[in-house]
Amino acid sequence: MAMVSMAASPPTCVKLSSLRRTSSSGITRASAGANGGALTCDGVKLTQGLGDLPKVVLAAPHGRLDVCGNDGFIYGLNCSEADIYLFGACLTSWKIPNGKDLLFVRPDAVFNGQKPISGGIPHCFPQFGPGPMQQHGFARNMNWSLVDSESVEGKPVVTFELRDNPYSRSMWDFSFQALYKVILDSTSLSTELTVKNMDKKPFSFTTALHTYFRASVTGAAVRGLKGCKTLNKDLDPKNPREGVEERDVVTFPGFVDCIYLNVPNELSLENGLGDKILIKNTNWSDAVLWNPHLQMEACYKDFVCVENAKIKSVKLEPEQSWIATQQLSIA
Ligand SMILES: O=P(O)(O)OC[C@H]1O[C@@H](O)[C@H](O)[C@@H](O)[C@@H]1O
Repeated sequence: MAMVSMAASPPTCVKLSSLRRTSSSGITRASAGANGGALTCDGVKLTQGLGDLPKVVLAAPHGRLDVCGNDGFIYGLNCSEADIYLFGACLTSWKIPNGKDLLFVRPDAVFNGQKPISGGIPHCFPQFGPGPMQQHGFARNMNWSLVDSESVEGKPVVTFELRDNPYSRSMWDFSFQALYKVILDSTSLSTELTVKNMDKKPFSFTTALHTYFRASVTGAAVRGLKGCKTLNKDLDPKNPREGVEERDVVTFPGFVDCIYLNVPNELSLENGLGDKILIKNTNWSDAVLWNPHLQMEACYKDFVCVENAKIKSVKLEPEQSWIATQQLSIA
């Protein structure tokens, strides 16, 4: 297996043709904390991110790649790039071919492998909080393993896995497997989350992809929610008010914390920075809009959260799985 340097590299696209393709069966299992190991295959490299935490970088070509360095990288901006930390399987960056990062990481985010990374696309699992366990569950707080990496029609595809351990069982005493597949294309970022019940008894969970989009909050607008039932958490998160969304265009004029039930499979977000992002999903039946306004004075103007969610419990019998996909794409 080809090894890549762990040293920091400039923003690049991986030169796909120079790297050896890795078959699913021959892949090295890499997990957070593994030292020295680096995994590479088409458009995928394992490197060290902030706080020396293991991070997977994906690159997908966009059009002609024409400046190739001897080190196997394409220098230039003509590609899309995504970063995923093994800690929390948190996608922290999605750069589109013009170099803009459409995701946002809060300035107070810590990369110490102890606290969840505040930003990008954290997982809320097995609880979308509040609830009996820690806010938004433990999946964003645990090291996931990189279990598969391949190139499908030139697109890098990686899969992360989370299994129960004593830490998760101290909060939720079930055996489970979560698989999170991430697929990067030149103009889209897709994910597929599969949760499987590996236990002998049924379990139930709620979940969300808590996506932080970079935005100018005063210009941000979400379309597609008109007519949806709402549970507005702005006054009391534990006792949300029921209602119905009447607006064609939902904006963020102040503090926003609202659940939308049974949303359509496609929403759109104008981020106020000149980008329109389509948010398509299968099986993520619900959505959450959140902006903390003055509760986070330092950064609230720079992001909005539009989260695909599953608010009503999903119940899985032993051996049963639940699968949901999300595709973010540039309109
Ligand atoms: O855990 P984080 O990233 O700070 O996000 C917290 C917020 O997450 C949102 O999804 C919830 O709707 C809010 O009620 C909550 O305050």
